[in-house]
Amino acid sequence: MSSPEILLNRDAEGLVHAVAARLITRLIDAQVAGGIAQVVLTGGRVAAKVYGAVAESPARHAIDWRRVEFWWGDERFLPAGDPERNETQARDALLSHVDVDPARVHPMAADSGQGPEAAAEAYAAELAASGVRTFDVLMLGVGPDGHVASLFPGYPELAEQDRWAVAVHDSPKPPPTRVSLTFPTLGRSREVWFVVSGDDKADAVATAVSGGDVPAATPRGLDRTLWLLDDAAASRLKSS
Ligand SMILES: O=C1O[C@H](COP(=O)(O)O)[C@@H](O)[C@H](O)[C@H]1O
Repeated sequence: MSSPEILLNRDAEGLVHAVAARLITRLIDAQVAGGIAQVVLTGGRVAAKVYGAVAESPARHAIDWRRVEFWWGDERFLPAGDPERNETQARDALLSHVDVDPARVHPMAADSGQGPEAAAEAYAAELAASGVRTFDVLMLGVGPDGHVASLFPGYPELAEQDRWAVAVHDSPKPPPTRVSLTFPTLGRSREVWFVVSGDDKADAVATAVSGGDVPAATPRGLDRTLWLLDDAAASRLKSS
């Protein structure tokens, strides 16, 4: 299990471009090492900008996009195509601009009346059937309350140790119904990247990095745990 490393950028724009460049390099390295790069995407505002920056980067052509397998760490349980779905954001910003193999894109199910429990079970089954044991990179946003994926402070899903994915009800952040990977599943990642911008997240970042009582303190990469921050998000970290 790796210790947190802090990587600072002056502002949100610098952060977005630094993470985009790092993601491109990570995917190339993973393909060189293992053939298929396994990436877990997050939702949220910064992530969408990172995906857009990747799509616009000339370096994107160095990736064999048909050999990238896309997973999601969580999903807002909404009908297919809803603009608030993490899947929709990633498709609009990146996946529809590069030559992905549709069979390697694994969104969590949209709300079609089956319920989030069934969606979570289906996702766990899809992950199991894929045979993927470790992810090369897991991207995570962090909420001002310290949530990651859709694992919120005080919620019972934090304690889940057996299931790979769970339904989340009454989320404090809209929409109220979600599906999330659990901590044991998130922990199957070689590299965990927390990508965080803005001073509204600064307290959560400081608490998580110091190992305090927020969900973001838990996920650690098998090889590396990176906190990719702008100066505002890092403003409450104690200098050491
Ligand atoms: O709802 C969600 O929000 C978080 C963070 O989003 P942000 O806009 O504050 O950056 C995100 O990590 C999560 O995947 C998403 O479902």
